[in-house]
Amino acid sequence: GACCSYRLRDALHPLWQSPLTIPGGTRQSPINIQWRDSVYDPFLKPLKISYDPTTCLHIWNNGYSFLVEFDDSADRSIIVGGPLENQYRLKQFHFHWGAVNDWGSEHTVDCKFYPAELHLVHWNAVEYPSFEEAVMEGNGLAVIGVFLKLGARHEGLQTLVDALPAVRHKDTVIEFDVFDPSCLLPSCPDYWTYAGSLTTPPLTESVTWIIKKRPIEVDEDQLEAFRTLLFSSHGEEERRMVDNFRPLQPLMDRTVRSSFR
Ligand SMILES: CC[C@H](C)CCC(=O)Nc1ccc(S(N)(=O)=O)cc1
Ligand SMILES: [Zn+2]
Repeated sequence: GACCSYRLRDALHPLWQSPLTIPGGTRQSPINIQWRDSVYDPFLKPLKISYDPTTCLHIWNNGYSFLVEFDDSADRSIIVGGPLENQYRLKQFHFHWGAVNDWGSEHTVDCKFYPAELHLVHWNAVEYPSFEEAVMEGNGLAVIGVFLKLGARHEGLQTLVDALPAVRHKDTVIEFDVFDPSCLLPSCPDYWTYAGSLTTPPLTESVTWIIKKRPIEVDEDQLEAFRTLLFSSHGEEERRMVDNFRPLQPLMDRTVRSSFR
């Protein structure tokens, strides 16, 4: 492959104790986005994002990452347009990061890792009755990926960072009642899009990925705060939550489209 061999892909990965690519998987994520191989699609619409900050519910550590979850019982925080046929409801967002700044993102661009990656997870409530059902359908989910790069302190992220000590251990949760995730999006509208999968079990091939071209900037202290979280529960031997990203998966018979020339 472009920047790594996939032989290892079929090996067991310590984090998930399950085959990295599901048998017969043809659209697994994450992937390397080779900029020059992406195809500009003039028919791609602008992505329209409207989040209601009061739909925010809580932050919790699920043992893979920390998640900020939203009330998705109505169409109050939604995305529409872009590559999507329907509107999708925001369910949660979370991050993936490295032990050091040299890696941490799940997707790469021209084989370059970013130190972290944000995923905003949405589901197709037009066609499916629940998130759990949408997870099993080819057009069930839409995940916006935003790269984080080392730079200026991000004031919007800081409110999340300040809450992290309260969710240090797996299965801890705190109430978090107002947060506007649009503050975590870059102002540039450009994105790549491709058909992929969840990057943690159940690894279902149900995700339309929308990867923003431009990263947001966060500072070293904010990345370090992510690294103070634990995979382990209270009372267990402490295991630092770092390197919670899945290895790159083969592109196979897929084209990455760009919304920009
Ligand atoms: C029974 C299935 C369960 C309900 C699914 C729970 C869930 O939300 N999983 C999930 C979500 C997003 C990603 S990612 N990293 O954005 O690809 C990975 C896994
Ligand atoms: Zn993710």
